[in-house]
Parts: sequence; C-alpha cells; structure tokens
Amino acid sequence: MIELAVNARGVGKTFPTKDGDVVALTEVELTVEAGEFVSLIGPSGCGKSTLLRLIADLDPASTGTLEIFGKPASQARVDQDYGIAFQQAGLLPWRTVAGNIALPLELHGMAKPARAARVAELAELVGLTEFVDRYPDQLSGGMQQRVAIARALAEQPRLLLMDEPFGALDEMTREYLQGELTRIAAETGAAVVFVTHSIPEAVFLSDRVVVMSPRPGRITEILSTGLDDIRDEALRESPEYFERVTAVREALHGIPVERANER
Ligand SMILES: Nc1ncnc2c1ncn2[C@@H]1O[C@H](COP(=O)(O)OP(=O)(O)OP(=O)(O)O)[C@@H](O)[C@H]1O
Repeated sequence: MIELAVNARGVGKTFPTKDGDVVALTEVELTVEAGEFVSLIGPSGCGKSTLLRLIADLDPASTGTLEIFGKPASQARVDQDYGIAFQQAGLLPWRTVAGNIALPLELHGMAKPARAARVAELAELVGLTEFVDRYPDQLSGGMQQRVAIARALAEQPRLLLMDEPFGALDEMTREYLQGELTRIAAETGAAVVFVTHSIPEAVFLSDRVVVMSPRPGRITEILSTGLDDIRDEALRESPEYFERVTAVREALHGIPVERANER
C-alpha cells in the first residue's frame, strides 16, 4: 500500500474576524505520497499558506480530517515528522551557521558529539561546509536560505513544508537553489509540500502541481508534471517543460491562454 505523507479530506478553514467569518479554505481533498514533491500555486489570498499551516498544525482545521503519515497533525508535530522553511530564513543572528543548524537538535537533547556530526553532514548536504563558523549577516540571502533548509532537515523529517522559501531571492540564486532542493529531496527521500507564486518554479520542482483559486480558497486542478527525476538546466529549455508550464498557466487562468489574451 502507498504510504501517504499528507491526507486531507474535506478540509476547511474559517477565520472569525470582527467583520464576520473569512472562509480561507473549503473542501480541500489532497494526498501527498511519501517522497513526492507537490507544489501549491494560486493567486494571492487563495489559502496556500493557510493549508501549509494546517498541515504543520500551526492552526487547527475548522472542518474535515487531516492526517500526516496516518496520524493527526498534532501527533505528527510532537513526533517531529516534518520540518518547516519559510520565505524569511528566520536564523538567529547571534548564532553561527553551525549553531543555527544545531538548534533543533539541541532543543531535543541530542548529545554534543552526535550533534556535531549531524551538523557537519547537513552543512555538506546544503554546500556550506566552509561557512559553518560564519554568522547570518555574513551570508548572502541564498546561503541563509540553505541554512534554513539544513535546519529544517536536521531531524531527518519525512516531510518538508516550505512556504515560498526562494521568494526573496534573485532569479539566478533561485534557479540554483531549485536544483539543489530537488537533489536534497531525492537524497533524503523526504516528501515536500512547497508554496510558490511562480509557475516555472512549481513545474521544475514538482511531481504534481496543485492549482488553487480564491474566495473561498479551494483546489481547482491537480496536474502531474510527468517529468523524469533529472531536474537540470537542460530541462528548463525542453519542450516538455514549456508544455507543462503552459498547462499550469492555463489551469490558473481557467481557460486556454490564447483565448484569455483575446478577451
Ligand atoms: N489569522 C487570520 N485571520 C483572518 N483571516 C486570515 C487569517 N489568516 C489568513 N486569513 C485570510 O485567509 C485567506 C487566505 O490567506 P493565505 O495567507 O493562506 O493566502 P495565500 O494564498 O498564502 O496568499 P499569498 O499568496 O498572498 O501569501 C486570505 O483572505 C487571508 O486574508
């Protein structure tokens, strides 16, 4: 039987506000298989971050059921089944790269020698071995984001939740880190749920792209990219890649792009 990293059934989220209820998400049906890379894409306010926050148990769902590796999200949180990385790297400025990566290991009481070994392994995984003694303000934005990814992976989570982690980076760094992330996901075997505004980014990274629409946020389409496992620079220039980018763009617009331009 296929193991599911995420299993969302009829999930909805309503925020009560002083001006009335905001229905952020409704009737979300989504499964993510172990080891699968799934992106969430959609216009601003469609509930991408909300869905990620529900999966991470940072907020409770208002309706439906949500299981992470067959457990309630709250249990998965206790069991540290997932790691999280956000748009802002969120590093502690007074700690070195090694200190930041080690933080979750320290909090959970890993002994010092084991911790040092794991930090070295993670620094190598994200290509920062030579920078472990630097402080965050001595790093580029892309390097800071790599530290955040290493920290999220510290406890070998089987699921990585990422909310626009490359959103604040320049295009070249972004493309470089996309390649790195696909390699890291393959090496660790972790499933990834990745929030993005970028259609090419979603296609390049993903096995499946989940297209969402706002008011109230819901899934309108799920597209399999059907691309093979090798995600390199050649892929970005291939006809299959352009085809998938067009398909996702059309799904976002709800109609074929040519016709949308005619209106
Ligand atoms: N704590 C909250 N209280 C009230 N409304 C909220 C709260 N959090 C989110 N919302 C609303 O829920 C909807 C979905 O927000 P969410 O941040 O999930 O969208 P998003 O797709 O991630 O947007 P963006 O792409 O701009 O980051 C929005 O209308 C937002 O205003």
